[in-house]
Amino acid sequence: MRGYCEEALRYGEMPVLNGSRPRQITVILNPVADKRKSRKNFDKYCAPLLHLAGISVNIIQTEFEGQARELVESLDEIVDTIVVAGGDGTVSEAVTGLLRRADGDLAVQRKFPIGILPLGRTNTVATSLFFDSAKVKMMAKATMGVIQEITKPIDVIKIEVLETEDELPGKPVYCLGGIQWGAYRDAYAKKDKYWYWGMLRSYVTYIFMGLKSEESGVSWQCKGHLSYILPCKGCSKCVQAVENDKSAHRWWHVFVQRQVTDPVSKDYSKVINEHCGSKLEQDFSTVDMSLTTANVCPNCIRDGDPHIQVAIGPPSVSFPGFVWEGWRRKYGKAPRTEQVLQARELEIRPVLKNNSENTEHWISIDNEDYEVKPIYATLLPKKVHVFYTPAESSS
Ligand SMILES: Nc1ncnc2c1ncn2[C@@H]1O[C@H](COP(=O)(O)OP(=O)(O)OP(=O)(O)O)[C@@H](O)[C@H]1O
Ligand SMILES: CCCCCCCCCCCCC/C=C/[C@@H](O)[C@H](CO)NC(=O)CCCCC
Repeated sequence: MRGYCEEALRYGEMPVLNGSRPRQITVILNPVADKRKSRKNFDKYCAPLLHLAGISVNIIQTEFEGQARELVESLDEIVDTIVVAGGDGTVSEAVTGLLRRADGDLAVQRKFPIGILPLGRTNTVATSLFFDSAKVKMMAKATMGVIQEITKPIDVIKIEVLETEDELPGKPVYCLGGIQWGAYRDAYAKKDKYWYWGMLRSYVTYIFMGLKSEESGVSWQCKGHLSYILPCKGCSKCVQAVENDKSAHRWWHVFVQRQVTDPVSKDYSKVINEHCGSKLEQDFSTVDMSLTTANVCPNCIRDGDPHIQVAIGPPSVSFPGFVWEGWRRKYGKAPRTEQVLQARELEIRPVLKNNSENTEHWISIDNEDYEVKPIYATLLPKKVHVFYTPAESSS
């Protein structure tokens, strides 16, 4: 901690230019995150560094679920740096608020960065940005990222509910980590029910959930139809060079989503990819399924080829197999999958069994629960800028 304090102080001692005000940040803090320990941890490990760095901090504590999204969506003008202090749920809300804004794209174009302080119980994105085995060090590292103002762009998945007979499409939800559906997700989401098992709770959850029958609402069978568009490294079909000449923008460009690139970097007009934009389709039936961004999946980072990783698990699992795989995951092992696909856009139309109409089926988006619905997911590569600390600058 001492090293971080000294470094923060160096920033605080830098002269402020005549007339300019000290840097201001607004912290949106979820006081119930990490079983209500978030405020205490913020005051202990984050606030002192910000103060030493001479930053003026305005804290807004959220009072209900959804407020972080509302706050970011309704700010008159984004002047201060916004820092989200909480877990995955609060971060995903803030990003949804930012991208739902009428000027959301403007904020993104100006590379308006967001700070993420891992003060929740599940901090998937922050953990990949500031990984450290010690939680306290991760909080300090994340705070240093805000102080040093080093940013990097990360991917976002835009999730839209498809219009059906009984459902009108709502506003999109944006996600930074991923979506999970199936029996392992259900077990993870229900682990708190077994709190009286204390430390053993995450283990016994898989045993109890594994013993439950189909009617219990556990998604033993995630079935549906998947259509997806393959990713592309950039080719003559999907990349257009930025042209300074405004006349090059035709009215129909409004309807065509183009990847834009720096004209000098590469001439994509000569790159031919017949598969670019190809749509593939398949049915699926599995105990476990997920969509993941490159932000939390190091194997998904392939330069110039951004994609959503779609992982489909086995069609069924035995009771011991379920418990064993659940425990493997608890130890941080990668999930066992039957099929892994890469997509830049996809449509999922779940098929729910007739007799389960009265049973609710849930999925997780950035570890928050949502009801299963048909969706369209679009990858927005490098859409949001976040503060981070390069590995070598940590103390
Ligand atoms: N004052 C509040 N009261 C209740 N819920 C809130 C409040 N403020 C925020 N929330 C909600 O708390 C949920 C969990 O927050 P978050 O993911 O940040 O923390 P967490 O500790 O990682 O959560 P979890 O216990 O789900 O792992 C979010 O859905 C958020 O909207
Ligand atoms: C592995 C992949 C499996 C995928 C299968 C099914 C996925 C179903 C996802 C359903 C996602 C719904 C998200 C969108 C909701 C919004 O229209 C709506 C806006 O008004 N609601 C909210 O923002 C707030 C909602 C708050 C709820 C708590």
